[in-house]
Amino acid sequence: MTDRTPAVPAGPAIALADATLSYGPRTLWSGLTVNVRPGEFLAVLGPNGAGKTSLLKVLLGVQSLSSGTVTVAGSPARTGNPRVGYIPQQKTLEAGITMRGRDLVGLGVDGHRWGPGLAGRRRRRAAVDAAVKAVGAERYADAPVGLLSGGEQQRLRVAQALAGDPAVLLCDEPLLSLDMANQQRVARLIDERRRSADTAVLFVTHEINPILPMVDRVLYLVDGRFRIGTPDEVMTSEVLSELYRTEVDVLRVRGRLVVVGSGDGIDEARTAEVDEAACAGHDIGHTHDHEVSR
Ligand SMILES: Nc1ncnc2c1ncn2[C@@H]1O[C@H](COP(=O)(O)OP(=O)(O)OP(=O)(O)O)[C@@H](O)[C@H]1O
Repeated sequence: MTDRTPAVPAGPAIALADATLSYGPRTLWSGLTVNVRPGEFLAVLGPNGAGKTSLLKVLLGVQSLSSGTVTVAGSPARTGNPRVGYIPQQKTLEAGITMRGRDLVGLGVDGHRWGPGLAGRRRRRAAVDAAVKAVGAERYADAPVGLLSGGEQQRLRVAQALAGDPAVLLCDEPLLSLDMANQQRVARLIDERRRSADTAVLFVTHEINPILPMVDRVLYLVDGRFRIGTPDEVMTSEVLSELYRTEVDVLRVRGRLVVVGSGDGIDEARTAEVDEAACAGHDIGHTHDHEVSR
């Protein structure tokens, strides 16, 4: 017996049908139909301003679609849905904030789920402890969050999002400001969660390489156009050249994807970086190596 709400919704975890989002005369995307399965890991990629964060806002219920429909965890997108976890884009918390890390994580726990009284409070505390431990934040969980580094704060945000045992996890560049080791740790944690609890993950990122082994499908948005499919289907020179409407090469270097543009908006530095790495025979680094400058 368990008093937890099952995390797995019937049907798709996220369903967008013929969805359009416009701000005034500007349409960010239209005709977007996407079903994300429980347990699926969908990466959302695209250049600045393509509408990735806006898509998350729609799923969080803070932004309405201009047309079409959206359901999340089995019901129309709405704010405050306890079955939806959210890791926001990194913003450093102010030094004056005295709330402890553990209390920040506790905000992600649905108090009613654990029952009333002392036993309920104990179960709730155990859930917070487990979430803190999962992200390796025990050492600083009792410190005021305002005094923690950006990376430490981000790990606590991940713990907060997972503590609620969400059916759908929405992530807005959650690996920003984490070092390589912690990028891997957080990515693995999210991956384990979706495998063990069938949590659907929608992961907005500019860097696909840290999550490439985990990604089931990619939604690539560029200037109103989009493609969805497996990384092998979408991350090709042909597809990205079509999306960016300029010549783009997708290279695979030691299992990593490197995207370079040519023609207008050449990413000269990155091309040089790749050539240099190929000549020198060393790894080309990890940051922003799938992005295309336009
Ligand atoms: N409420 C709003 N009203 C009008 N325009 C908006 C609004 N919110 C966002 N925009 C515009 O819509 C575009 C898409 O913004 P969005 O934040 O979704 O992009 P993004 O793909 O997440 O970009 P980035 O990679 O830079 O985070 C931007 O040009 C932004 O200025």
